[in-house]
Amino acid sequence: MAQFWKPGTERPPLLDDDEGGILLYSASSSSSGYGYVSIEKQRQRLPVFKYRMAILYLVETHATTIVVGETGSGKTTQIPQFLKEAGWADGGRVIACTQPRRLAVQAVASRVSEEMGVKLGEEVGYTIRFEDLTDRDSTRIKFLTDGVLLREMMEDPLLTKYSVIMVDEAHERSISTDVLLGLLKKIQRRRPELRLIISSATIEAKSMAAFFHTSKKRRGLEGEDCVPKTEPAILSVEGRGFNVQIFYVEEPVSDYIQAAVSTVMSIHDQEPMGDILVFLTGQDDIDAAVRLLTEEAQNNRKSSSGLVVLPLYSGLSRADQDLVFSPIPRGKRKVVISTNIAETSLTLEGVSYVVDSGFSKQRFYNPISDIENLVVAPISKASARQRAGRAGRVRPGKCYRDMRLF
Ligand SMILES: Nc1ncnc2c1ncn2[C@@H]1O[C@H](COP(=O)(O)OP(=O)(O)OP(=O)(O)O)[C@@H](O)[C@H]1O
Repeated sequence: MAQFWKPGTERPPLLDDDEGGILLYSASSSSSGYGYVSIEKQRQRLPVFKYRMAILYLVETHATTIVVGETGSGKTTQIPQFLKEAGWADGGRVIACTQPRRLAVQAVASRVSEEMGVKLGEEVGYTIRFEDLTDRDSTRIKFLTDGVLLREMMEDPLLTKYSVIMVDEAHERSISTDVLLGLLKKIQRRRPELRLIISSATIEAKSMAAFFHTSKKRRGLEGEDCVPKTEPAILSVEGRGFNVQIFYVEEPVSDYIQAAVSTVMSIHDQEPMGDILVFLTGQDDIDAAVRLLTEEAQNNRKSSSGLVVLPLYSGLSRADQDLVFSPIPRGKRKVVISTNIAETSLTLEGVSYVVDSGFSKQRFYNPISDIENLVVAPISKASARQRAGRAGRVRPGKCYRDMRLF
């Protein structure tokens, strides 16, 4: 039961209600542990916060640190801030954090600038293809795609302005990420003071560590100031405690677009308010699903409560992509139908439900024809975990997988 705060008395904690409004609750009614809290408190609640000193120690003493942080642990948004607070950006140096996708770069940079209370483009900035929101003199934490960092190497092969480079979501193993990792390993030989952080929720930490462990002697002696250990350190961080219940279909589905649309409609009919994020494979699928959903919503009994259906893929304009982050009228339910660009590093605050088709478009190289194709193929378990994680970022959620248990 909601309470009302009487001015002059101690302000009770705030809690989001199911419909997206804010209710005032007594402390004892807040069992879930989520709700409105200051950004500083939110930061402290992230699992990675208690590893702050360990991370800083490992980065200080090891050339490469591998952080296996489960989804929602806070690695992307917090580690660059820890490094900045510890002085890794002093003296005009810059901390870089790469992401495989442009949308993630923009979203994470914007969140970190908000957490630090600074204007995006000044102390915290980002660079993606065709867009550079950094300031040469003041940017200390820079988010960028791995492709952009590779391009920077053409001008500055040793990436001299960076003190720490964090390669995030390294499990995705895109060609850019792989080439970047290989070149960073070479740069480390020439710049022993450079620190690398390789992070991911699902990386094979041991094989990554073996790759970066070099027995060749670096300039200077290990253990001396500025000459870190060459053996990579590995740190595991548990995920955020918001529970995501997973549901599977009993029989295989023959049409994953239709199945996703039906799942969205039954969530809309039966589940409490909360936005829905649907993963399909590409623009064609997404446009078809938007059409089907709009038609279904018009014929549905509960259409009065309304669905706001929004597509999300990399070919959309920036303004259309930004719509997925915008609030919608109270009482409506947002349905974002996305490719895997929403799979990692993205927080869509209202999302409580994820519908996973189990497919994505993947690049396959055919060595016989020497042609690279985009093929619709089943996703990996790592991707499925990342997708489900989008439902539990700020509150408990549910993930409906339109596939059999694997
Ligand atoms: N834009 C945002 N709005 C609200 N909360 C956010 C936002 N961005 C991040 N958070 C909060 O911070 C948490 C940690 O986000 P972060 O991206 O650092 O995690 P992560 O460990 O890198 O996860 P992932 O591997 O899934 O990207 C999220 O679970 C969410 O609770």
